[in-house]
Amino acid sequence: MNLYSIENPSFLKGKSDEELKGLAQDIREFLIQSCSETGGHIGANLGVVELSIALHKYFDSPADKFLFDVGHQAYIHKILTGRISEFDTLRQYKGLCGFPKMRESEHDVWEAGHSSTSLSAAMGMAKARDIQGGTHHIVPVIGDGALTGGMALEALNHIGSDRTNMTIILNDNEMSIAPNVGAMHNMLGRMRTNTQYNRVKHDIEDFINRLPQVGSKLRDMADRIKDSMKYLVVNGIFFEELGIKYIGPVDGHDFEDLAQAIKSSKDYNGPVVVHVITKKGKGYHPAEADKLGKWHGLGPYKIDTGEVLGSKTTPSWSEFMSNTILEYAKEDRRIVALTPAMPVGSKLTKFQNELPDQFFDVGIAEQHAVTMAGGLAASGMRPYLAIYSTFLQRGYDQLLHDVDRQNLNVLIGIDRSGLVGADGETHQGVFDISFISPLPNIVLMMPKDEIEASRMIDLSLRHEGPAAIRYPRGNVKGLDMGGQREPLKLGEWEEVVAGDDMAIISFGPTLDLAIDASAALKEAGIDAKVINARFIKPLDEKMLLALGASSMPLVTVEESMLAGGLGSMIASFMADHHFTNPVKRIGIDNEYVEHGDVNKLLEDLGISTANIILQSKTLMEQTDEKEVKN
Ligand SMILES: Cc1ncc(C[n+]2csc(CCOP(=O)(O)OP(=O)(O)O)c2C)c(N)n1
Ligand SMILES: CC(=O)[C@@H](O)[C@H](O)COP(=O)(O)O
Ligand SMILES: [Mg+2]
Repeated sequence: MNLYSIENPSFLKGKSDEELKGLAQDIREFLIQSCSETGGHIGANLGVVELSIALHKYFDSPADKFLFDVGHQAYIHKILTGRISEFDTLRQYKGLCGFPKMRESEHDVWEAGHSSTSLSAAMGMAKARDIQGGTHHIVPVIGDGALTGGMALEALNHIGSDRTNMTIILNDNEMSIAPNVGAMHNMLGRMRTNTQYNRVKHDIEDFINRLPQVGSKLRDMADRIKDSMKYLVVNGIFFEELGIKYIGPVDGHDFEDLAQAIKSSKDYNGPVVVHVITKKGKGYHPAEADKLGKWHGLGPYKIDTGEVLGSKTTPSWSEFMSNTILEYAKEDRRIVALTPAMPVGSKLTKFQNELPDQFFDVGIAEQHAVTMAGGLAASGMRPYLAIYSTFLQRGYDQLLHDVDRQNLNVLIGIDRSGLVGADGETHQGVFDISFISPLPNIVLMMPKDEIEASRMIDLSLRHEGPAAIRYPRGNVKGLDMGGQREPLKLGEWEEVVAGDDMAIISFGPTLDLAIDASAALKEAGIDAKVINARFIKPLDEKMLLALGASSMPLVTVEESMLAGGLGSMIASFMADHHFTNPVKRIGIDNEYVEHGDVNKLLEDLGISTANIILQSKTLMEQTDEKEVKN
């Protein structure tokens, strides 16, 4: 089939199962080829080809609402809704988003990126429908991994009690990014394999239906037998006891099985969960065979060998941080590592293999991870929680209420801090400074390189109280880690370039931009110093008081939100101390940053050497003019 002729899903209505199989094959071939060039979440999408086709065949989007949990598995949905021609721009600057995006299509009725939100949103849409007198279907599609997220369980609790109509598609491929973990996963495993209950239940129903004259007493007895059967086998009991009808397990690659299950779900009056069994990566051997999560989502690759292109020469920041912590943990059993379902992304698999008793993958459960770390620390342990900046947002109250307020010895490695690029606005790590800066106890740091990072880890593991080291998506500089290193002094910044006319203050990756800008400014006759504000919290008040006394203009630079960021904290400090230093803040001003190449995004945001130079010159001119006037 010419996939490029697809404008909307209506063409599916008349298709036979044989034709649908051909379509599935064409889509798989397209996805494998296209993602080999652009990268993307190929594994997750190859697993839901038949499922996505069946959903669009038997439901009527956009009248019926599809909500894709996480949303990384919506590529087929996008193809069937007429967007295939944009796939060459997938996850690129101003290109097709890797997740559902309302502005792209009327079929994208809910955006995601963070896990476990689909059921709550679906409940909202279902109740809106009920109040408005609608009759359309609400169809959240949630994976077995996303089902371990607390929000999903909160929603199930409500959906089951309310009994509103909803078809929950549970896409169970036994994988999160890595193999799925936890009791929910084990329970689903039993459901996957146990068809006994369904067979017997169908037999009883069949028997009852064949005896139209049977008296109500016999029917009641048969119903009681059927209901008691539930307690003899596991199948679906978890959902059924919540008030949600269970249909499954269903072969997620068999159109006949899918059709029967979806039709049954549509006919049922009340909430239904359709337990669909799929294979992540289906149809592409390297992805199908993947047990580690490499093919969940990745960059461009060679189709014939599965080799990922563009591998870097130095370790990733995640690898550096996790391996450094591992060395400390080998010497000190108090040090344990936690990850909320990201052992691969956080490069903790080495730690997991070498110190399994000191490692916890808690599933997609950031709230639980943060507070569990608090519990560990309250019991004398030294937990290291590796967590993406964007996903730490999910555990904010736990960070505030449980860890910081009790001043517990938790070390957080805030991974993917700053712009992440391809995943876009739901994943940029640019809010953590703003939501951590108000917390009274936690120390918040960002190293300029891996040597400084190792000094920060050393300080954190000796420090009494919570600490967080933020680091970017990407790779370390590859510096020589040999030799003795002075312990860092808590809260002490570093003057990396001297200068008397003005100061540029930055930290982490943008410190290099500041150093380059300073060199250009010196050539233009402006003697700009550069300060490494490696402690975002606490501020180096001694250095700020000296800067205040000098009244020199200040330019702050951060790959983070301006509101609540370092620049704002410095500007407030100057104002509170009645200093007159003019301050110009460079950072992200009140917007969500979409997907694209990080360098392009930084340029758009003015987080660049050129803009630091421009803003510095402007500030100096304004200062000079003011001095002339005075
Ligand atoms: C709150 C949150 N935590 C972690 C992630 C990272 N993440 C993206 S997809 C995924 C696994 C999802 O597993 P599942 O729901 O089973 O979907 P599958 O990829 O198997 O189709 C994880 C952990 C996220 N997107 N959101
Ligand atoms: C969809 C999702 O949330 C994850 O797959 C995320 O895209 C991983 O990001 P990294 O590629 O930075 O590990
Ligand atoms: Mg899964």
